[in-house]
Amino acid sequence: MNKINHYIDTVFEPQDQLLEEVLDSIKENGMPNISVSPSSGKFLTILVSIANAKNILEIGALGGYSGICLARGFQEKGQLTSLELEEKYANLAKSNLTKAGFGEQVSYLTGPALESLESLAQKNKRYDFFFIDADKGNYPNYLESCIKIAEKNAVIAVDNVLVRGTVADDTLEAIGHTNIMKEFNQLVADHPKLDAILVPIGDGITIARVK
Ligand SMILES: C[S@@+](CC[C@H](N)C(=O)[O-])C[C@H]1O[C@@H](n2cnc3c(N)ncnc32)[C@H](O)[C@@H]1O
Repeated sequence: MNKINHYIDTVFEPQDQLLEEVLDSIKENGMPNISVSPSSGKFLTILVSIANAKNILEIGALGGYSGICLARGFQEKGQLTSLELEEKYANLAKSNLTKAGFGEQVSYLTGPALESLESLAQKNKRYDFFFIDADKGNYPNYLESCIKIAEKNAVIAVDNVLVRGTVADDTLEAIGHTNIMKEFNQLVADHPKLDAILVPIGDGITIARVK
């Protein structure tokens, strides 16, 4: 898994100067080093672009790394709404998205994402692309909330579904979210409203289409 990801990163070189600076800013601000991997970020850009998505909802902004990757997929014709628990993180993400040229196309809702999702549903907001990358225990709740406010054929992408390979390889010791994610993966696979597949890029990204 690591070797394959290293190979992908080496051949496709998905990292660039701007994204390097985002990672530096996260470090300088004493925030955790848990942005999506470079290849996962590039994958998100391509997914948004292929889906022709224009109205994206992200859960878990951190410093804006994945936000920039998502926005690069829609370029000047889309909007990103990002839900983030920590105000400090949302502020850094906004600053980084602005540096990347997407400052006018992104808005942040701070506080627990479940509350923000409820408020968006009450306002009848609809989205054509979702990226879930926050507290893993809430993934089933986030999934259901996203389905409620999804356009038909919307795409839902979910990060960290392989938990460093531990969900698939019993010889590896289970870590924090291994069992939670095993259950979540089964939930997605069996979900009557989703058509989904898991892609082993980065820490694993599931892509689902809302029927
Ligand atoms: C893995 S990081 C997101 C990384 C980001 N998507 C990226 O790749 O650039 C997870 C983020 O979820 C946020 N988070 C955790 N619990 C949350 C909650 N209940 N509501 C909203 N955000 C939450 C954390 O503060 C953190 O910034």
